[in-house]
Amino acid sequence: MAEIILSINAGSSSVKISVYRAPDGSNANTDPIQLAEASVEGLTAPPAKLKYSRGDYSIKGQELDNISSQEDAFRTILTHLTQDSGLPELTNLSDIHYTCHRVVHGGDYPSSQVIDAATYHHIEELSDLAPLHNAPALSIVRASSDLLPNATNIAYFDSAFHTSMPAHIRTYPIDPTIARKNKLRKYGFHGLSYSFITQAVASHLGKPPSELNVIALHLGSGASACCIKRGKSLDTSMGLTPLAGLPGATRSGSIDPSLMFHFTHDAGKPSRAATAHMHITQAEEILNKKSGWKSLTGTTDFGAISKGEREVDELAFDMFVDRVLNYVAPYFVKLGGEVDALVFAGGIGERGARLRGAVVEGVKCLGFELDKGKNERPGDDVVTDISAEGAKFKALIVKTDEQLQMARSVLLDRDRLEKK
Ligand SMILES: Nc1ncnc2c1ncn2[C@@H]1O[C@H](COP(=O)(O)OP(=O)(O)O)[C@@H](O)[C@H]1O
Ligand SMILES: CC(=O)OP(=O)(O)O
Ligand SMILES: [Mg+2]
Repeated sequence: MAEIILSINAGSSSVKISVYRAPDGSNANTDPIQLAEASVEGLTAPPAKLKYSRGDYSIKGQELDNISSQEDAFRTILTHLTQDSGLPELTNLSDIHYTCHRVVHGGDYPSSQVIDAATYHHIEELSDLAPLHNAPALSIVRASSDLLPNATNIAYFDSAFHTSMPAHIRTYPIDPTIARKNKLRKYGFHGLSYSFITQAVASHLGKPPSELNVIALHLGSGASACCIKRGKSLDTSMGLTPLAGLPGATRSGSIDPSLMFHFTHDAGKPSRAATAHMHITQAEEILNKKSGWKSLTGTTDFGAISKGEREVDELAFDMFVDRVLNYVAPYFVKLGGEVDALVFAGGIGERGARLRGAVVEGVKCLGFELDKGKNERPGDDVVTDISAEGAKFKALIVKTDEQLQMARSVLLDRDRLEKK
């Protein structure tokens, strides 16, 4: 019987799940075969909407009632998958062999982990450092353990890609004793996406990843930049938590840390959103959920903001370009100017032609330039070269796929996993 892999990506406002079949034979270089893809988006802006695609069949955005958490979304998608008569490989929940869980904060874990009681507990302890991501992911892990009798649950950590960052980059200039005790350092996130990007660009350029230098931008609801040197993370914009660095849909990104004490006197008190599984202060709630594009413009849709119809949209757009450039230029310097590509990925990076245009214009003096036609109409390939002919450096769009990256790892890890 075909081995079914469920790849689950619990984001801050959405759950995306892809279903794969392991390819026949034991060639680890063959990709898993995608059977279907489902997502529930808009968990923070109800009604949530279901999107589904299987081959040529698709549901574009069916409104859902009473779905407000990542766990609700997971259960809804499972029901949808098992009831789809066009997906005979997954009729019973017992058909699922592996569930891959994207876990944003993995602390010091350098690689994936089978989730047993001890790893579950360890991830739970880390949840305070990424309360908006780890807690929902763990709610899905608990539901998977309850519902899927034959599945091995595996955690894939967004932070793992960045364990290569050297000490002088990952260390904060604070009291080292407290930093060590409380594990306060730069971790970095979006690592599944950066692994996918590294692999995709290396294969596009016909270079081994170990020779690849890339400035990668993952720009979605949460946005980050990564300086990839010889295929490994040298630096990234997110920090101890996913709040640092670039602004996002509802996140402030980096601000003066003193700001919060002037914003509210209740900064350190528990937020009303806190639960037994999610410890979150008012400061964290405000900076993670009540800031960013939503607070400035009233919408989280960067596509709408990019139209620049109102003054606030132009302010937000210019601000994002400015903050992104604050990473691209220093990363160019960190790579000594030896840059194989500037990469745009994530919902905004892949779909935001105007943003790409403005960012590349901002680094024109370094030797980047876009082909306007290709930038406006990039097509459907995994990697699209949008640079102008004769540009000194390449600019690429990569359709990143965190679910596929996890499913690929399952195939590579299968032997190790079986032995557990
Ligand atoms: N045409 C567009 N232009 C610019 N941004 C867009 C466009 N369409 C969607 N987006 C942005 O993409 C974001 C979603 O990106 P995605 O990477 O899927 O986010 P998530 O962090 O939830 O995984 C949305 O918040 C939206 O702002
Ligand atoms: C790490 C992170 O911010 O993830 P997302 O963009 O999916 O919210
Ligand atoms: Mg995402």
